[in-house]
Amino acid sequence: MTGNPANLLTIFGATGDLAQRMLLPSLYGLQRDGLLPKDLRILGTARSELDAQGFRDSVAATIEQRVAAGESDEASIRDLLERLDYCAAAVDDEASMNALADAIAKARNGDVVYHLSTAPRFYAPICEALGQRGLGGAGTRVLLEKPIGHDLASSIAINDGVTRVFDEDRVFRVDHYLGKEGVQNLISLRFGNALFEPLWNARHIEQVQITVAETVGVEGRGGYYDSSGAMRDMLQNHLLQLLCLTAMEPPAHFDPSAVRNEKLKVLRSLRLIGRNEVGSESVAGQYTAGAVDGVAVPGYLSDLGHASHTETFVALRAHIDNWRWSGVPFYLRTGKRMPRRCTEIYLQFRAVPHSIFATSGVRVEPNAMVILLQPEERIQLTLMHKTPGLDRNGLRLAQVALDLDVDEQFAAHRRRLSYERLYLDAIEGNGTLFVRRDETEAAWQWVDAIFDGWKASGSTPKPYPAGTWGPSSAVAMIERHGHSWRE
Ligand SMILES: NC(=O)C1=CN([C@@H]2O[C@H](COP(=O)(O)OP(=O)(O)OC[C@H]3O[C@@H](n4cnc5c(N)ncnc54)[C@H](OP(=O)(O)O)[C@@H]3O)[C@@H](O)[C@H]2O)C=CC1
Ligand SMILES: O=C1O[C@H](COP(=O)(O)O)[C@@H](O)[C@H](O)[C@H]1O
Repeated sequence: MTGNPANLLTIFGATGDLAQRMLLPSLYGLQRDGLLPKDLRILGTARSELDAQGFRDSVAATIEQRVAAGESDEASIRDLLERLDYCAAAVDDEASMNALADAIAKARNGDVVYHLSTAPRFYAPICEALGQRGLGGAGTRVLLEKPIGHDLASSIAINDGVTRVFDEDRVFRVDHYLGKEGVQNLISLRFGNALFEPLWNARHIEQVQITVAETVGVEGRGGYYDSSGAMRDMLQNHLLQLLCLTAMEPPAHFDPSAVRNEKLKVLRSLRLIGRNEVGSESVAGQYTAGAVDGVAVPGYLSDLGHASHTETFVALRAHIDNWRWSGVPFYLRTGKRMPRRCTEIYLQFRAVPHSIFATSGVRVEPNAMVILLQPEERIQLTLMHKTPGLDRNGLRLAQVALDLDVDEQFAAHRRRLSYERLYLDAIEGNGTLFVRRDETEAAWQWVDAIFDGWKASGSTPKPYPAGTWGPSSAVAMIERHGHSWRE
């Protein structure tokens, strides 16, 4: 643990999209279940000229709008609003930052968590401003949203600026996927069961696929997204974190150092996809007009309103060069405007070494494990099973699934928003589910090589109609290696 439980949470960017959609509803969820520390105050800040009452009114409206009807409770909303204050401040305006510093000093009565939910270019200036005003010392922690920069160099510059004020163990880099129940369950599944570990390696696993497919487009965030793209927005962080949790060695403890050391080893074992490999090992795509769920949607360029070569889809064939995973391809893909929302990890085991059913023409499919994280949580293990009956020519086999419906199994438990877990941990000072500097920089280093390769080849994203699984070259890429995407 770093420090003591915080009694002040200061949210920079408190009027922004993330705050409205995720942060404030999560704080409400914690309030409703009595999980916020009794004395916690929450100070919102942004440039918008609101007074405390104006901010509270906007938060009340957000919660009414965002929280499901059955979960909205007037007393809890009122209790949450009572914790809230607001101070308008622009990062580059001395006077308003002084006023904010006064408000923080006044509200502070112990540890402070600063959540920087702004564009990343403000992270270092905000930390510097806090440091100059004596608000960055012991007992303070800072949460940074992803992506940290747009490449290795810019991420180093941001991390340098932040750590000049906050020591690394007081920097909590958010990857909201780590706050998801299903993602944390990956750790439980792998290390809370003895069953899987002996099979979890190249000897038994043929291929792994990690898919994060979204049906949405850029949703009014085109300005940000166009400077980012699928690789920086999703792959550099969320998909690589899923890859790390799937592939890492067992940590000795469930604590920040042990878990993050193991994730880092995976990132550092990723084989470089450089100029010579990008053509065969990666595909970038951009959606054109099409239909998702039967509804016609415009293409990316129409969503954006101008020309662009930003990728809205990326697929890669990655390798982890270590003993456990030598020779096992990890296929990663993510995209917007896919046919359905789906986040899943698929592990295909090796085929039986010899089929005793071959002479009767029975095909024995390899076993597979599917860990579905979104939109529902499910774990399936596919097996070959005898089809009941009295077949003359031997046995008939069918592929069936042991199918755990996690939502049904734990129907009595409320599914938490990612930021509920992450806020509680940050308030407590537990960094296990946050990303360390060396992880984010190792991820950028790997991703930068791919960008370099794309740039050197002069290739541009391949078009794919909205509502499809990406460009046909993504299918060709995996099929060249004798595999196919799970759909
Ligand atoms: N939205 C999302 O789904 C996700 C976002 N993120 C990350 O979260 C962060 C915030 O994203 P998002 O909420 O979408 O961004 P928005 O653009 O919606 O919000 C930005 C916030 O910063 C404030 N702001 C802008 N300029 C200044 C300034 N000069 N001084 C002080 N405050 C300023 C804005 O308020 P005002 O205009 O009033 O100043 C607003 O509250 C980003 O780093 C993003 O990458 C990460 C995951 C998902
Ligand atoms: O970080 C981001 O994640 C969302 C997808 O998150 P999910 O929890 O809905 O899976 C994505 O839409 C957004 O572009 C990205 O910035």
